Amino acid sequence: MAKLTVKDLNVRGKRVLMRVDYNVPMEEKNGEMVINDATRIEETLPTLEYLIGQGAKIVLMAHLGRPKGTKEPTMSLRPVAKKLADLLGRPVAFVDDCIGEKAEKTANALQPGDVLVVENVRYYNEEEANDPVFAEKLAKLGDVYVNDAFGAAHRAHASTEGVARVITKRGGQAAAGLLMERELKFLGEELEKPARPFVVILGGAKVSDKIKVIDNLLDKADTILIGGAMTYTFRLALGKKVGKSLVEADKVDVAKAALDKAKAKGVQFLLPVDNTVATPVMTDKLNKKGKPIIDLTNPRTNSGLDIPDNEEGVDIGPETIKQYSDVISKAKTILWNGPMGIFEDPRFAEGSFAVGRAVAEATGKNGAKSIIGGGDSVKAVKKAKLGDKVTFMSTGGGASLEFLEGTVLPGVAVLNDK
Ligand SMILES: Nc1ncnc2c1ncn2[C@@H]1O[C@H](COP(=O)(O)OP(=O)(O)O)[C@@H](O)[C@H]1O
Ligand SMILES: O=C(OP(=O)(O)O)[C@H](O)COP(=O)(O)O
Repeated sequence: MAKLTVKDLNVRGKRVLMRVDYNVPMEEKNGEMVINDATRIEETLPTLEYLIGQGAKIVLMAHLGRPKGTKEPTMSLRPVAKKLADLLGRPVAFVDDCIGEKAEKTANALQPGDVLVVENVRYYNEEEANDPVFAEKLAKLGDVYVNDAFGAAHRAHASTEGVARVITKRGGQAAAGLLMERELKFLGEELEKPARPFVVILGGAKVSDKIKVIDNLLDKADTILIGGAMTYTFRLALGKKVGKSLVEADKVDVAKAALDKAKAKGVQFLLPVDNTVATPVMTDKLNKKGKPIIDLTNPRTNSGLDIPDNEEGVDIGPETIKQYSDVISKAKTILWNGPMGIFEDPRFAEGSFAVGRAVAEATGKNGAKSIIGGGDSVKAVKKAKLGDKVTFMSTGGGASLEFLEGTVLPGVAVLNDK
């Protein structure tokens, strides 16, 4: 059922309490927290500009990191509010608490078009516990509720779920923001009745993380292209040798079941025909957790399906790139989730970058659409500078995965139906 959106609301002069996902990557530089990637803030600007234009009084709440109920200063939203002011080109007020008298007074004093950011909701344990009393306190900041935090919509927390219940119970409305609406359109509606051929590219580390997505998409896709470390659990299931590749030996049955389902459904299910492999060598350097760092040495292309005992599969190979690019070039709907190899290492990024280029080239050809599930595939697309050549990139990692599994996200379910 379609959800109410901000455009369905009359917000003039009202306090709009809006949940956003401003959980942005930050790092400390000269004693100051600096934002490394402001995409999640930028993506909420259309909703904010719309609300400002409508004369709403906007109160933004968000989490940053996982402070677990402590007031961890490195996880303050103050620098985020500052960045938002720069991006909006107008002042943004900030209150160092998300509940209580100061926050309420500031919210009540807002004028139409004003924007206020309140402090990290996860400074309170009650947020993640979805505590009803805490939700009541948050609800004092708004007349209507808007959720534009797709990236946090898989969490049933007080600011994503509980507060919407309180506001709707007292007769206020709860609606999706414009970013949330776009996420639900591209990851939901567009994939429900996709233009065909519908090609799904799945990679990343683990079969166990993606199996529900695979299962759900086997009911919808024409072709599924597999890459990443997942490949090797499938290869094990087919009786091949995987050397030192990352595998989940206890998921071989699950992989076999997916292969069987693909056959039964007539879905073309392709595994890489070649790989980049490298030899792992233990070094005497230690990582942050005090464990020895493993160097990957002597990268080469392995053309067979068996990987020698002392080597590890780290990327898809050139033949696979050709084959996958050809399939992608004929697609009308493309969904990509998970990198094809260890793309963080430039030696093993080519598979992900080449697939990214193929997706970018296919986009727009005969109206073809490309949708990139959040997380590392978005990072790979951005790293390859292809971000503006795909149709849609999700802002949610865990949330997009759960949504693609077919799970109803609590932060969406609670919103009013149209
Ligand atoms: N062949 C491989 N061996 C080990 N790790 C891999 C391999 N291919 C991809 N990865 C790793 O998988 C990680 C991403 O996996 P995942 O979190 O499942 O993806 P996403 O965030 O897109 O859902 C990346 O850090 C990448 O280095
Ligand atoms: O960054 C987020 O998750 P993601 O990295 O899976 O996209 C969201 O803000 C949710 O954060 P959480 O996983 O701490 O609940």
